[in-house]
Amino acid sequence: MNFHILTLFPDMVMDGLNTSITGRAVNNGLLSIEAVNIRDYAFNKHQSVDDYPYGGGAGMLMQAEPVYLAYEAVAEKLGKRPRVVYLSPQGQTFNQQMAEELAQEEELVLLCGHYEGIDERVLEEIVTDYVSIGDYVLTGGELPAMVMVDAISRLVPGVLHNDVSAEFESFQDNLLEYPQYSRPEEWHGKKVPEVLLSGHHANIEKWRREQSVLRTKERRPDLLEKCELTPSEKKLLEE
Ligand SMILES: Nc1nonc1C(=O)NCC1CCCCC1
Repeated sequence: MNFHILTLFPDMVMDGLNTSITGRAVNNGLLSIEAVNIRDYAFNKHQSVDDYPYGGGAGMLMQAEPVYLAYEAVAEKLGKRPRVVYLSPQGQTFNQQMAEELAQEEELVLLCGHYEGIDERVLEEIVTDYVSIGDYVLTGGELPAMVMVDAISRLVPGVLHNDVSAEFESFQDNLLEYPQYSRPEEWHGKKVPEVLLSGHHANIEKWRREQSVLRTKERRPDLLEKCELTPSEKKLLEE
């Protein structure tokens, strides 16, 4: 999995991703992450990348040409026109399913906008996917790009110690993850649920699944509608 992040702030992106899990995965050769500075492709006197929007309006817009040339440089290197995700509030809301789907790609370009956006004409030419990380407006696409790289990278085999990626995860079959506990057995007068100390794996799995169903009902009832619940789980919700 190779990420190519087109951005005006390469340091922000690389510093954020060169740590912890993604940093280790890059060192292990499981991933590669490169930031391409769009400003390096602004061949005008002041290397400017933005201009006033036609039709007026507040703020500035990123111009098409530097974005296009940065994209072309990556496409040239790859020898193909790669999949390009543009991070924007006007995109489809990112979720685990999209992360799973994007994790199948070998190459992924993430285009980070800034100011008030990017000239529509270059978006039309190069963007394959418009993706939002949520219904709120940020100052740029860099943080959303880092969120996506994190969520996708952890799905690449070998990035996490394997059993975790196979284990139950939030949003798998649309249920939230069950509560988890570690030592000590009692903390602030609160004891770890007995079943988790029993060593009875079938009972532990049953308890965890029930907790996931109850937690999903409580915190994300919208997800519950999409779940395949057993008759006993439906009964549990009625209690
Ligand atoms: N929300 C979001 N999800 O993905 N991106 C988001 C965002 O708020 N991005 C900022 C804007 C700022 C102007 C240029 C284009 C990106």
